Amino acid sequence: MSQEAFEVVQWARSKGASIPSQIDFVRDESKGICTVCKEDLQGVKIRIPSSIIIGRKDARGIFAPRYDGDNTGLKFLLSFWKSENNVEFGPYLRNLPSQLDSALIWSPDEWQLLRGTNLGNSIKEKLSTIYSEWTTWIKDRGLSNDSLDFDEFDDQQLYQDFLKPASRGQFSSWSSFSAFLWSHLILLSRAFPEYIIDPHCHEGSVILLPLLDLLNHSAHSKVQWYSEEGAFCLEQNDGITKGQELFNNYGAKGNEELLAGYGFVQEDNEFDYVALKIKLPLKTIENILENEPRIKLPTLDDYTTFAFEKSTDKKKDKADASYFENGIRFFINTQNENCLNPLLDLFSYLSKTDVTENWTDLRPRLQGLQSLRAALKLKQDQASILPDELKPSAAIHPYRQYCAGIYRQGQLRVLKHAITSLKQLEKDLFTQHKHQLLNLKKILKDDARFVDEELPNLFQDKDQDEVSFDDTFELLVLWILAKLKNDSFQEKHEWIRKQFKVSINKEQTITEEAELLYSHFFSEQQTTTTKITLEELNDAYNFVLNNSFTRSASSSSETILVQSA
Ligand SMILES: C[S@@+](CC[C@H](N)C(=O)[O-])C[C@H]1O[C@@H](n2cnc3c(N)ncnc32)[C@H](O)[C@@H]1O
Repeated sequence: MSQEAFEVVQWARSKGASIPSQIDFVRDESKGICTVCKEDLQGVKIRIPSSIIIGRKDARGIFAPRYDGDNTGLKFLLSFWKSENNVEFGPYLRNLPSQLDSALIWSPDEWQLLRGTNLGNSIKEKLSTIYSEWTTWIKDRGLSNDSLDFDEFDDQQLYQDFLKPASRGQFSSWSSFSAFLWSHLILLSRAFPEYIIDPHCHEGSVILLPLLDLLNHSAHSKVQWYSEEGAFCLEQNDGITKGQELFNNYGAKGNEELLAGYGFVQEDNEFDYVALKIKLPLKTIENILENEPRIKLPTLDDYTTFAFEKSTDKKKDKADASYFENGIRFFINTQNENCLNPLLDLFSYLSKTDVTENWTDLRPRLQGLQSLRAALKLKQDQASILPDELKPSAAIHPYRQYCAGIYRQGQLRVLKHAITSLKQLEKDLFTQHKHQLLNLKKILKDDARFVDEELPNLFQDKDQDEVSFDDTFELLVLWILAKLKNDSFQEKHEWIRKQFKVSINKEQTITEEAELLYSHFFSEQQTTTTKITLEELNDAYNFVLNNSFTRSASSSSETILVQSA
């Protein structure tokens, strides 16, 4: 048995904890302590009596919780006990890891390994939240009132003064920020939900379970947690063979959560997800909440499985737009084929041109799909920029470098999967609705008159070599103009004429873009027979804009007209 574990195991047993004697505790370079079976075992049960469970019952006086699910006092209590060498829980406290690897306390050089990823972009925000939890608590108790604003620290100072000491559990005062950060990370990586032993407690309330918290995580371990006369029990009924590790199961966690909270990753993690945060004006959110019940705006609790991350903020109701004022968070993964649907619904809604259009119509659906794909592509590009100038150095821990690499790979895998799914969905929609879609390629193939006569005629006063078209959007505008001017829509394109007629019934203000296009093509036009007015071009321009979507590929984009239902 590993020397460090020996003391805590002996102590826990002496207090009534039970764990099969065939289980050994060994030290692993990267995982820390591991529980390994010395013999084949069936029906493993570990029982932790209430006397050694650390939780609200111990957090009295200034450490007492102020509201349901408040764990802040417990964090301070933990660092207080550690600094005073608490006798009662000494063996437990001494056995806590001497080095934490959560990405929150990596060095600035190591943070570079996460550049361009969601985790890399959110670390400072996460630390800032913990910092304000700390300042609020100590100021409320008059322990200090001179703490600095978090934004005043530069990364090096933050690391040297707080993160490095916190990662090693070394601090001079129990009430310092490094002490608090250490406790926070200990709870984050080792705590269990209290509701298992007290169903009436708040679901965000947590406890520490000496001995049981020596079990590492496997997402495939089938374990049961339950309460037995106040004790916390874990049972694993799958059977474990000699030499195998006995695992707990921390829940369906992706590498982002594992790396930020626990400081490790799992290769090919099936629970990997990528978070997309969409920030919208409050008015838009209000409209969705009031008028679009089919558009689901998820809340964090819809995704969170573990008590420690459950929101304890009961002030905000999710039916209230302000709940989403800092952004709506969507999580996408490779496991749930439907995870893109709520996102696509929202992007379709945002692609609606006016009140007469419904977000479920084909055009906004296709435009929404393009915008969502572009947003995912941008994330993919950002996460693909590898920090190549970072050479292995003393400032970069090889294990952390490995973790960052696996995490990044997982993020890219999820994004690639989502982009491929959207491409497939687009392909299906194209096949299903091919008679409602018209692109320039089809027009040029079928409408020889436009190519040979009508288009050149629009520019008969110009040197033909000088006329050039920037994109398919412009050409579609010119096609509409030519067809209307010459009254020459082919039978198969009759729907365009009809749709156009409906569209010009609405009031049209001259847009800046239409004006620019007009001056580019027609301002010097002299011939009266083909003269195009700014109003005509504006109508055609707005028609194409409101009745098409633009499909973007890596180097080009294509505008496609859509027949409304
Ligand atoms: C609840 S503790 C488990 C006991 C821990 N090994 C120890 O030495 O105290 C959680 C920590 O164990 C490590 N850990 C747990 N599961 C792991 C895994 N599957 N791979 C690598 N490290 C793991 C991480 O450092 C994590 O923060």
